[in-house]
Amino acid sequence: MSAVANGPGPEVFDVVVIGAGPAGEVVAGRAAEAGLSVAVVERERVGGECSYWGCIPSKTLLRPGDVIAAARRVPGAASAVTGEIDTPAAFARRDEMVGGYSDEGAVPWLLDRGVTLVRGRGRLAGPLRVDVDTADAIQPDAGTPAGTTRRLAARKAVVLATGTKAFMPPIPGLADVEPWDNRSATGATLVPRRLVVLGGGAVGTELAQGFRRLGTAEVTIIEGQPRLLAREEPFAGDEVGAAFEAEGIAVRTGCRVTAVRRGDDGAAPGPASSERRRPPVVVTLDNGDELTADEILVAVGRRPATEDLGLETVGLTPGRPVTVDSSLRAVGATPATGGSGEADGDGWLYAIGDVNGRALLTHMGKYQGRLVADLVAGRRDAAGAVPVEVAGERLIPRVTFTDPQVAAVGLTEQAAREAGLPVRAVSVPTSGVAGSSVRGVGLVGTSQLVVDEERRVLVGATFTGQDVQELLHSATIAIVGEVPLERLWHAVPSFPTVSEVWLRLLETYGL
Ligand SMILES: Cc1cc2nc3c(=O)[nH]c(=O)nc-3n(C[C@H](O)[C@H](O)[C@H](O)COP(=O)(O)OP(=O)(O)OC[C@H]3O[C@@H](n4cnc5c(N)ncnc54)[C@H](O)[C@@H]3O)c2cc1C
Ligand SMILES: NC(=O)c1ccc[n+]([C@@H]2O[C@H](COP(=O)([O-])OP(=O)(O)OC[C@H]3O[C@@H](n4cnc5c(N)ncnc54)[C@H](O)[C@@H]3O)[C@@H](O)[C@H]2O)c1
Repeated sequence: MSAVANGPGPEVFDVVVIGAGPAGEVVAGRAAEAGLSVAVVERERVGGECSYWGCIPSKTLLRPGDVIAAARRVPGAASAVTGEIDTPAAFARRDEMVGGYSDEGAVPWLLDRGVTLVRGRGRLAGPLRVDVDTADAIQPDAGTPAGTTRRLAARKAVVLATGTKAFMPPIPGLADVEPWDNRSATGATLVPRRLVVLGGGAVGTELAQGFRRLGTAEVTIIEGQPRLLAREEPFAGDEVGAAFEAEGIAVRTGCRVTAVRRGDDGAAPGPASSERRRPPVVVTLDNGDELTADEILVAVGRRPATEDLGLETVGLTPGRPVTVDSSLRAVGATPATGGSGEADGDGWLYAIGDVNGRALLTHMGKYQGRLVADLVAGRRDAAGAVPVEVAGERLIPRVTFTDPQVAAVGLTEQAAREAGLPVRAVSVPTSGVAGSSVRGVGLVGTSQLVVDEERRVLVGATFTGQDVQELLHSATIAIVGEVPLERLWHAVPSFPTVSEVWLRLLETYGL
């Protein structure tokens, strides 16, 4: 399991992974469990974006508002909800959930599996080679002299798992106002009084509602597309937009920001608690309107962390996602001829997680990590065992944790039609079953199945509503398992659960 020291040469491992976010951690741990020697290179924190500035802090900050909103829908409980959210307690819980921004709690999982953690910036240095700049680490390795370059070599594979960074669009003045990105927003210690959110995708919608419910008085979302969550079923964005408007979040769709500046609007600086009393941000829209806020959160997508990764040393282009084939192997990488041994000449470089641009979701990165670990360990045959659409849009489950939530898997109706599939969509209100009524009053949402009429299997499903996240896996199983409708009909949902929407949907379809 341990690295072979080759005199003054590189430290040799079976597998070298760059990046210890969710994808990198999983591939490293699983490859080590299969008996391979593994090094993982990380320049920040083991756990990556998800653990410290993504999934975990955002969902933790959303939780207090969700619980209160759910209680307010229950006659008898609603009257017991008095007072305000205790924001210091919510932030303290966030801090606890991110381990105080330390990876002390995450590292043992790797070490227990015999993985060697190398702190520093990893760069490819030709096929099967990775150089690590140990000076470029937020916490240096104990025992490694500062500024040392550690040279690593892989016998079998190098796996890129370097993730993404928030994209900052080139809007005049935007960079000068020091806008929030996902890191500053999920790491906030105080609540701005007024917040503009640029981008109505997953990050923008979740955090807009999160801050509104934590006490931000004025929240405005600006989205370039005609609706929020534009890649989901149209009803999903419409329902989220309506719910937002109802709770005082202004939604401006189909519009663009043309300029941003910090200036004095004459208003008192935001009390709920502006962290630094910075002058307000003034945002100019393409129709000439101006919005004033204490902070602007930019949430318009991500860019792959491949600028400074040595991609050029293996024939690939820096700054772009690493294109992979269905076995998650980098397409076009220089073959590893004459390398240190067992690597398949063309198949030594893999890219998993956000960096390959296929599905920017933790669970999909981890799934890709499991697949690659198995391929490299010889547990799986690249040609046969990896589903052709691995990480392709046909199988991706996703949940946007707004209220109402949007939980979807597979294709939207429109995407299925564009793919040439003969589909029919059926939908029912999520609140139309007893399981929903017992959860409270005034619940909203829609459940929809997209059925391939020729094969009589599902190719897509979307559920919107309160707490629909746990409904999603049933649809994922039906789609991945290609369960025929006639068989699905015999999967009887318990009473009174929200899963009874399955029964209503199949009845509506005609079964
Ligand atoms: C606000 C927010 C909320 C989100 N919520 C969810 C959610 O609820 N559910 C969900 O599934 N997804 C969510 N995501 C997406 C999720 O965070 C990402 O899909 C996931 O983190 C990607 O994992 P990864 O391992 O590919 O990359 P990352 O998590 O980005 O990790 C990459 C790691 O590589 C390291 N690294 C980069 N370059 C180098 C280098 N050259 N050398 C050494 N180390 C390097 C980085 O320091 C980092 O630790 C959210 C994202 C955001 C921004
Ligand atoms: N719950 C979750 O699973 C979750 C939560 C947050 C993020 N994520 C992941 O992180 C990824 C990144 O999230 P994101 O929200 O940053 O990106 P996104 O691609 O999901 O949404 C970005 C939005 O910004 C809009 N936009 C782009 N440029 C714009 C401009 N100049 N003006 C106005 N609007 C503009 C786009 O139309 C889009 O709707 C997502 O794709 C998702 O996979 C997942």
